[in-house]
Amino acid sequence: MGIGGRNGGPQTRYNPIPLPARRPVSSKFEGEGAKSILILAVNPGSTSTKIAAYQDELCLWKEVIEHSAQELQPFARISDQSSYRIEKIQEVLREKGQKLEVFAAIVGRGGLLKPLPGGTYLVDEYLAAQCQNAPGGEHASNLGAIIAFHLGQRIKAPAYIVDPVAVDEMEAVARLSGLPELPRLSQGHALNMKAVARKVARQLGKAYHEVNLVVAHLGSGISVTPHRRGLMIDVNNANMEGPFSVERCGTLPAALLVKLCYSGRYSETEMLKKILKEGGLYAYLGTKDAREAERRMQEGDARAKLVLEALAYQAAKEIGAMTTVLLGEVDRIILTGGLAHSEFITGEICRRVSFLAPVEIIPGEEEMESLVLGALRVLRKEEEALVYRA
Ligand SMILES: Nc1ncnc2c1ncn2[C@@H]1O[C@H](COP(=O)(O)OP(=O)(O)OP(=O)(O)O)[C@@H](O)[C@H]1O
Ligand SMILES: CCCC(=O)O
Repeated sequence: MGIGGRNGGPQTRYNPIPLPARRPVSSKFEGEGAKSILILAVNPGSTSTKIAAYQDELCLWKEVIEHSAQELQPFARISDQSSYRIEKIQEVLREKGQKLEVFAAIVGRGGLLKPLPGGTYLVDEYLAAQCQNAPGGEHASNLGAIIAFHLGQRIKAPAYIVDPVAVDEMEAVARLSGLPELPRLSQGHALNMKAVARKVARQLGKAYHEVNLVVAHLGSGISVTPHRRGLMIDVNNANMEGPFSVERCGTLPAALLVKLCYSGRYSETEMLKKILKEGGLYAYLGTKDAREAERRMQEGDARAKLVLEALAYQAAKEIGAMTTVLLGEVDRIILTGGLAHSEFITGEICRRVSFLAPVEIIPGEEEMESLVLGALRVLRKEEEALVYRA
């Protein structure tokens, strides 16, 4: 089966690209004293690939390449989409007259690797192959390393990923769930949360490792993390626990969930879809768009109001819980992600948590910039690139 081109162009079948033989990666960055660094950032999401060109911290351009369900349908696994998405990226570069060779580095969003500390990782052949095999599960972010690696190899520039979804800096005590077979797993929006944490630390005139923060990323999924002196020492797994979001269930009553799984009404795949894609706001209101839910609330829809209140209530409760992890020593609580645009939701959360610490609201996410800043820290030798080995 073929797939449509971005502009309705010729139908082409894309196959997973074989990994090339290991080649030494030479950076075009000339080291200290070099004036400016061009970086290409690649952020693959489930239905889009965001790309951006940066000159140092300055964004030169950003593009969102949308992928329709029909285009993605031929790929059995998400990691099989890499050569298709690379072709789409190249189309955009061609349209812009932007040569790949000018970039000193390619940086991609990092995905569900084995648990690993936060930081900027060099994408070598091993890491790219690991993402191809999706050891921690299929997730569009796994494509970030694969795409960055292949683009980097083409131009002999280094490829990096920064603070991937699998960042795990949890303390031992946070790992116990109550059942030894089911340890708690650290999966969340590490890239954006660490970026806003660094930003707020800077505003306070301190380094990230000098402050204690509770960061709540309120997006399609919700992650709430206590950051103790630069480490995310706990997190509600954004796919499995914590507050419900616009599409995910978060924590569910365990025994009732078991009963539903064995009711014969749903297959395993259907249950997973139900809790990850069709839960939360969507399950109650039939929309994943919080703006739509707010519009209904303003028109007098009591159910929409209750569900939005409950979402904020659960997020606030999780923030409260994470302040106990920091023994109440919290410099700032930070609300970020798409839902932090909502004055109703942030207002409801602030009402419940502002007695704990001052609250900063940083709506949306700055993932592209965060990727680039992570690569720049390494290229400027402020940080060493980490090497991933499972
Ligand atoms: N101005 C706004 N007011 C209220 N809600 C908003 C606003 N802008 C975006 N949202 C809501 O934010 C939610 C999506 O958040 P976001 O864009 O952070 O998610 P995502 O990037 O798809 O996923 P994730 O952040 O989990 O990676 C949607 O429900 C959307 O309606
Ligand atoms: C698993 C958390 C990251 C995401 O939802 O994108």
